[in-house]
Amino acid sequence: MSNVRTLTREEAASRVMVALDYPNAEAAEGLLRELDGIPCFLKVGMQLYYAAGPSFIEGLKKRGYHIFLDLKMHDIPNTVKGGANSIAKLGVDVFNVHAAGGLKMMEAAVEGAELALAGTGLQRPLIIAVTQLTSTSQVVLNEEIGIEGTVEQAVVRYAQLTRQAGLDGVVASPQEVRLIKNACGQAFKTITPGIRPAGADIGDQSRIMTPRQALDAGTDYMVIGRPITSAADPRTALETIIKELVER
Ligand SMILES: O=C(O)c1cc(=O)[nH]c(=O)n1[C@@H]1O[C@H](COP(=O)(O)O)[C@@H](O)[C@H]1O
Repeated sequence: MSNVRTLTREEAASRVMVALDYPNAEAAEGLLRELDGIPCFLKVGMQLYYAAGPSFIEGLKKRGYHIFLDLKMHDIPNTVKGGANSIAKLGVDVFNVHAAGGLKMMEAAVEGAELALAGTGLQRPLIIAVTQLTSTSQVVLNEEIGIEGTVEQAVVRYAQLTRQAGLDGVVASPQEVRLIKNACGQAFKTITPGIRPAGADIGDQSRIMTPRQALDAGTDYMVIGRPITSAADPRTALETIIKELVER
């Protein structure tokens, strides 16, 4: 059954997380100038964070942006606890770990973030686990990574483990949103990259859907990078996506 939704322009924009995959702060600021006034979420990943650092994130927060810090932590529990502690102090709205790190590692991420905010009255960021990367195909999962079964089975298994660990949701392809919500409940968040407007270059993604299909599948947030950042006119590209989400 399709999960048909009607959104205002603002609601639609706030569900789009624009991936700032840039080599430095100056390049990212160039895009932000173009998108000025559109109330979208921003995603900062490892390329920009490793170059621009915590001060860049703090600066974006001061300017009122909602930030998903995508550093995909995957390490021993004690190290992830420390990482989560530092990230939570930056005041980001969302951050992520890899579900492949296991139950204790994910629990440690929650502990680290809660410890950072204890006594501040601040809300802890949403903590999200990556299930199977959206670049991973069925063949890659079985033959390279060595996990048996279907991609859907692997994703749902990690989603259930993520929920058990007390995290807020998962990153997955929009193709798996219905299965995740059925297994973990409607309140369990899904953040879905692998978004390609009709006719857009797929690039290195494998499990994709259009923005409208992802919304109708019930996703909470969609991460979109190159279809916006590599467009000749990024503002028009984002506005077109927002329009697609608003219109029925
Ligand atoms: O955690 C993520 O954001 C992520 C997980 C995943 O499974 N697949 C995925 O593409 N991403 C990120 O989502 C963004 C997708 O970018 P585009 O393929 O350019 O739209 C990139 O910044 C990726 O790092």
